[in-house]
Amino acid sequence: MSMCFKERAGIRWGHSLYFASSHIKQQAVHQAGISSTRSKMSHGRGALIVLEGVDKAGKTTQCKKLVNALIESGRPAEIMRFPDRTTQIGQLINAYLEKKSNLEDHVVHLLFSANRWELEPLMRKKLEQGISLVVDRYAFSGVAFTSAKPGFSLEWCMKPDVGLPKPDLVLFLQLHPLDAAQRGQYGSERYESSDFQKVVLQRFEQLMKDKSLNWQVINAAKSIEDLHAEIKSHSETAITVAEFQPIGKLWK
Ligand SMILES: Nc1ncnc2c1ncn2[C@@H]1O[C@H](COP(=O)(O)OP(=O)(O)OP(=O)(O)O)[C@@H](O)[C@H]1O
Ligand SMILES: Cc1cn([C@H]2C[C@H](O)[C@@H](COP(=O)(O)O)O2)c(=O)[nH]c1=O
Repeated sequence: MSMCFKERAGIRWGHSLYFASSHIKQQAVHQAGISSTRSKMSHGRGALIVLEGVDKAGKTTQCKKLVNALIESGRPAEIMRFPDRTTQIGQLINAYLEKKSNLEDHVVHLLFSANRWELEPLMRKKLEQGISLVVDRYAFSGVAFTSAKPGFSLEWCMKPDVGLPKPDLVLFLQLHPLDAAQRGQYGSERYESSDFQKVVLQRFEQLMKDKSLNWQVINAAKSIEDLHAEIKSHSETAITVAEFQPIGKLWK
C-alpha cells in the first residue's frame, strides 16, 4: 500500500537501522553501545544537525534538500535557522544586519545568543519528540563573526552559548570567500565583504579544532547533488548514533 511521505515521516518504527544499512553506520551504532535489536524496536530522540560556513557557501540549499530527503526516507525532520528573524529579538537583529540600526558590538553578540536561547525550549521539545533538526547556522557563526571583529576573543564570544543543546553533527561547508562571492552578489547586509569573511573563516578553523564536537568538513565547491549525497550520509549516521544518547550541552 502506498503512503505519502508525510504519513511515512510520522511513523517512527525503528527507522534507524532499517535505513542505516551501510557498514559505517552499523559500526557507529555498535560504537555507541546500542544493540541492533534495541535499535530496531525502539525510537529515541532526534539529532541536532548544524550546517555552518561562510556566507553563500550553500548552507540553505543543503538544509532544504537534507530535510526533504530525511522526511522522504521516513525520518521526521524540520529546518530551523539562526538568526530567526521572526521573533522580537530577531527583528532587532534583522534591522542591524540590514544596517537600519546600529548596535554596540557586545550587545548584538548577546542578541544573537538570546535568539538561540529563546528557541532552546522548542528545540529540546522537538528533539525529545524524535524530530531531527537541521539548523542553518548556530552558535559557531555567532562566535566566528563576532570574534572576527577587533578586540573580541573566542573565549568571550563562546560564553553566552555555553549549555545550549550540543549538535550531534556540525557540517562545515568549506569554500573560499572569493569563490563564495562569485555565487551570488553580496547584498547590502553587514558582514558581506570578502575581507571580513576571510577572517570569519579563520575563526571557524579555530573552532573546528574542538574534538569534543563531531565536525565534518565538506568541500562545498562540489555540485549541489554531490554535496547533498555526502551530507545525507553523514546525517543518517548521526541520527542513528544520537537516537539513544542524551542531548548534550554545548561547550560544557
Ligand atoms: N554547490 C553549489 N554550487 C554552485 N552554486 C551553488 C551551490 N550551492 C548553492 N549554490 C548557489 O549559491 C547561492 C547561495 O546559496 P545558499 O543561499 O544556499 O547559500 P548560504 O550559505 O545559505 O548563503 P547565506 O550565507 O547568504 O545565507 C545560491 O544562488 C545557490 O543557488
Ligand atoms: C547566527 C549568527 C549569524 N551571524 C551573521 C552571519 C550572517 O552574516 C548573518 C545572517 O545571515 P543569513 O543569510 O540569515 O544566514 O548574520 C552573526 O553575526 N552571529 C550569529 O550568531
